[in-house]
Amino acid sequence: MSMGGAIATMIDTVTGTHATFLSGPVMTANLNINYRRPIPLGSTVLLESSLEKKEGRKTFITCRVTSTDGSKLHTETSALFLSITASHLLGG
Ligand SMILES: CCCCCCCCCCCC(=O)SCCNC(=O)CCNC(=O)[C@H](O)C(C)(C)COP(=O)(O)OP(=O)(O)OC[C@H]1O[C@@H](n2cnc3c(N)ncnc32)[C@H](O)[C@@H]1OP(=O)(O)O
Repeated sequence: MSMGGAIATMIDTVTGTHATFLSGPVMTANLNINYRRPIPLGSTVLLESSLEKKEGRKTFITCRVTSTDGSKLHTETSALFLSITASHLLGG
């Protein structure tokens, strides 16, 4: 079975890239993952990322991980990304 942290990394990467394309530079503020069914090691899965809403600096994204035919739901996620400036990355 795939480790939860490895699954979280896939989800953070896909939803973070999605948020970046929509909103520019962002950081993950919240990642809420419900693990519904285990992902067998070596299996291929589908990640579907959707914009829920944008409110000011906040970009809310949802993401489902399913089997490739969509019949089996592995995880459901809601994520919040905050737009940042370069100075935030430098600790300002
Ligand atoms: C092209 C290929 C690219 C490829 C791109 C690849 C993308 C990969 C993306 C991965 C990104 C990461 O994993 S980043 C690494 C993991 N994340 C982190 O280390 C983030 C650590 N946290 C922080 O730096 C900070 O807390 C921030 C930036 C998230 C927010 O700080 P801030 O900017 O000072 O904002 P702050 O004033 O606190 O909050 C602003 C508003 O957001 C709300 N808010 C803040 N945090 C939360 C929260 N966790 N849950 C709910 N709400 C929150 C506040 O209530 C407030 O609402 P209101 O009062 O205004 O309504």
